[in-house]
Amino acid sequence: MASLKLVDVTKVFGEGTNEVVALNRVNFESRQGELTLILGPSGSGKSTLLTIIGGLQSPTSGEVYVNGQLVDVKDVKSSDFFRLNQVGFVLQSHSLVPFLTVKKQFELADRVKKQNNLQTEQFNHYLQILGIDQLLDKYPNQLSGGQSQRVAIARAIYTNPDFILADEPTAALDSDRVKKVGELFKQIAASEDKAVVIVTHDLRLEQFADHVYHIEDGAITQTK
Ligand SMILES: Nc1ncnc2c1ncn2[C@@H]1O[C@H](COP(=O)(O)OP(=O)(O)OP(=O)(O)O)[C@@H](O)[C@H]1O
Repeated sequence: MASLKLVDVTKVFGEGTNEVVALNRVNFESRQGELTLILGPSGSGKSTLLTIIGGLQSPTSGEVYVNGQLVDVKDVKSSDFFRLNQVGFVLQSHSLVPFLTVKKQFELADRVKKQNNLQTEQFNHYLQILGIDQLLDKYPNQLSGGQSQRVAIARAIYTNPDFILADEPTAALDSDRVKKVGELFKQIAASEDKAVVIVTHDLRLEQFADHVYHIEDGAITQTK
């Protein structure tokens, strides 16, 4: 069963007078089939937490477990495998390739990860829910902020990962679209058996979450 667990994770940037404790003894868990929300203001440590969960950076101290196995930060090969095959990221920057159309963004994903990506019919269904099925021939600079955000969400879903990690996925969206995206993440967690983790300051997403954590000054508390 897919699960992610952080035990007493601390992340410190800089040293001496420049030292910033971005995460302070964080304990956190996310399980398959569940949508977990981490709410917090700007600078509270949300992105740092998400990138540690996803293996993009390592903690200063503490332990990260994926599917019950302790992650060895020095084991670069298995970290790479985990990121490529098991994690779908929706990053704040949307990270779309500027010279590729929307359709080609997914074809690129096919070239990087060749197996187990979504079948056309199932994926088209998600494109419709996200309202981007008419945008496949557009380039990223022809999309609004909200449209590129939804393409980034679709790309994360497309590779059919066990874990979907999203950083502020609804920042540029109006309330109707937030509802659709919130329901979609919830549905994907429950019916596709993914562990979905969203970090955000968007309280509109709270109603869709199975579990809610609050983070402030790097300290986390679970409220649901
Ligand atoms: N690479 C870094 N070097 C130094 N300080 C950093 C680094 N990354 C993050 N920080 C600091 O750690 C703290 C937490 O930052 P983080 O980006 O995780 O917060 P956040 O909640 O995601 O904020 P936002 O919502 O504005 O993106 C902040 O004080 C930030 O300045």
